[in-house]
Amino acid sequence: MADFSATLQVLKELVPPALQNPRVGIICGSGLSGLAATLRQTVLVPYDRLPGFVQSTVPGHKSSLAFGLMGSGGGVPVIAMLGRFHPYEGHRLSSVVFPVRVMAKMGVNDIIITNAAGALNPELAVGTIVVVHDHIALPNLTGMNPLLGPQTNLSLPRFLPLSDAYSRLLRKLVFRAAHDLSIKRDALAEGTYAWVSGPTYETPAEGRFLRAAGADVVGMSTVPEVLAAREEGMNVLVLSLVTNAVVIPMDYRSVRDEFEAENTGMSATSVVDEVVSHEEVLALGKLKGDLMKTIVEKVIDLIPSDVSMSVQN
Ligand SMILES: O=P(O)(O)O[C@H]1O[C@H](CO)[C@@H](O)[C@H]1O
Ligand SMILES: Nc1nc2[nH]cnc2c(=O)[nH]1
Repeated sequence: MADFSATLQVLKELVPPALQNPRVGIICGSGLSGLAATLRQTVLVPYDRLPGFVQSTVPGHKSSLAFGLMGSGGGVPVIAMLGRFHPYEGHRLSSVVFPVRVMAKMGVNDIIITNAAGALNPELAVGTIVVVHDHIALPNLTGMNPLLGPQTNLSLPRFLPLSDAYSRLLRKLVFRAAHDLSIKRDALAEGTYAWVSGPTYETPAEGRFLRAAGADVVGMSTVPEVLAAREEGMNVLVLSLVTNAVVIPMDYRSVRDEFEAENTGMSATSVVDEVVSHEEVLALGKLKGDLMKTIVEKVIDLIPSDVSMSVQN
């Protein structure tokens, strides 16, 4: 693992001084890197120029950081990851969260993390943006926690509380933004994100299990970034775009019944379950990317700069 000073030194050389102190960090989820299209005075830094950064290998993720100004007026300096790292790509958890720690060292106080996710809650229509207020992370509970290991920074807490991980103030700003933009009410919802390691999508039984545990959406990212950001003292906002419904048939259609009906000459209809694909996930990102972009931009406008300078919740 490269030390941060080498990475920060490269960024100092490549990023103009006016953009070197980003106030807000953004992480773009699958198919959502268009979020950075509204940046002005954009400077792109490819990950392969940055010690400690690995590569995004997943379609719909680019391997660059974008620096620029976002929002109205003079704009707010932001840093955006146009592609993220997932443990299922073979990246170590410490690599997955390395960019978040770099953001913290550059002075980012507020981080907006976006992702594509499957709906477990049947009330969440595809296309809804879920403002995440809590998470369930089976990998964290069973030993796959990015904060495991010796403390790297003794000024950070060893035992991090997570009861307030998702900033109440930032969450409320999303609804203020939607109101100001006259976005229709059911375009947004609130919910709990379940983090699974992937890269497999859920079986129906796993979907039922996560739903029964209280999760509304499920995905393969985000929580490691949230933990690192909280450890670094940032305010965290997570927005999940529902790209598909997780298939949770309430009961298994019996193939025995189906066979017996066919065998006795009675008609039987065999139903083919829908199968989720990453192409579907990306297509939804394309369809709803503009809505996500508009909301993020407005939220950044609404973050009071004095609040952004300090930890709040
Ligand atoms: O969480 P993001 O990176 O948005 O992507 C989501 O979409 C991919 C699966 O289609 C997985 O990587 C899942 O985590
Ligand atoms: N685990 C998981 N991740 C996703 N990312 C987008 N959709 C899904 C899904 O259905 N399940």
